[in-house]
Amino acid sequence: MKWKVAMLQMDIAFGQPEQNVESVRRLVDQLARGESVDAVILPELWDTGYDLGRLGEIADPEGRRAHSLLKEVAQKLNCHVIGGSIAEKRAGQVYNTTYTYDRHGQLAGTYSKVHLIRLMKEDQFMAAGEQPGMFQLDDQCVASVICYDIRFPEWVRLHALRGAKVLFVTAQWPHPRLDHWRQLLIARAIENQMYVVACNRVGEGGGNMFCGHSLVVNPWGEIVAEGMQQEEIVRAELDLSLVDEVRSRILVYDDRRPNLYTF
Ligand SMILES: NC(=O)CCC(=O)C(=O)O
Repeated sequence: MKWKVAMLQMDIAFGQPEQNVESVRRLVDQLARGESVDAVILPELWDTGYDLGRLGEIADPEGRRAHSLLKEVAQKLNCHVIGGSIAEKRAGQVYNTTYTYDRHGQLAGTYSKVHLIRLMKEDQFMAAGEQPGMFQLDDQCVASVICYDIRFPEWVRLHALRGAKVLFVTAQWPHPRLDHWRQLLIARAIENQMYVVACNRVGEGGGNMFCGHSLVVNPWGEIVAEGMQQEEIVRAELDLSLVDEVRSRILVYDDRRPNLYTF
C-alpha cells in the first residue's frame, strides 16, 4: 500500500486559537488545490502555541473546537487527519492531545502526551497522558506521539512491538536543538524499521524560535522529504511494503533478547 502524506508546517499565533483555526483552514484550502493525499498531519499545540499561562482561558473544552475542524478537514480532503495536538481541557485538567480522524470523518484515535517537557515548563501547566497512541488507518497499524516523546525510545519501541508500521510525530521543536530533532527521528526509524512522519512548526513564540524541518524518514533511515524553515506544505509518498521488506532483511525483532532487558 502506498500513502501520499502532507505535513502542514505552519506558523502558530501565540495564544490565539481563532487565528490559528483560520491558518489551518488556509493551508487546507491550499492543499485541496493540489494533488490529493491520503493523510495530513499538523504540528503540536497548533491552537494555542506554548501560551501555558493562559491555558485556563484558551484551552479547548473537551476538544470541541478541534473535533469539529478536524472532522471537516477529513471530509473536505477525503483523507486521514493526524490532527497535530491541541490544549484539551478535560476533567479539570489540560492535556496536550492528538485527535486522529480517518478519511470517512470518524475519530480513529486519541493520544495525550505522556512525557511532558520540564525544560519548557509543560509539567507545571498540563497533565500527562497514560495511554499509548495506537490506531488503524486503512487497516494499517500506526502510532502517534508528541514531540519530546521521541527522546524515549522505549516508548516508541512498545508501539513498534505492537505492530505499528508508521510513527506520526507532531511537534513544536525549537532551536538550538535542530540536530537532535533530525537525528532522533532518523534513529527511531532505523531501530524500529518503520516510517517516521514528523511535522514541526515554524515561527517564534514564548521566547523560542521553532525550527521547521518537518521530516519523513523511511524504515531504512533515508530522508524521503524535509521542510525548510518557513511555512510550507511538505509532501511525501510512503510505500508501506518497505516496512516488511526491511524487517525481513535485518531480523531485529526476532533477534531481540527481552529476557535480558530486565536487569
Ligand atoms: N514541545 C516539545 O516537547 C519540545 C521538545 C524539545 O524541544 C526537546 O526534546 O528538545
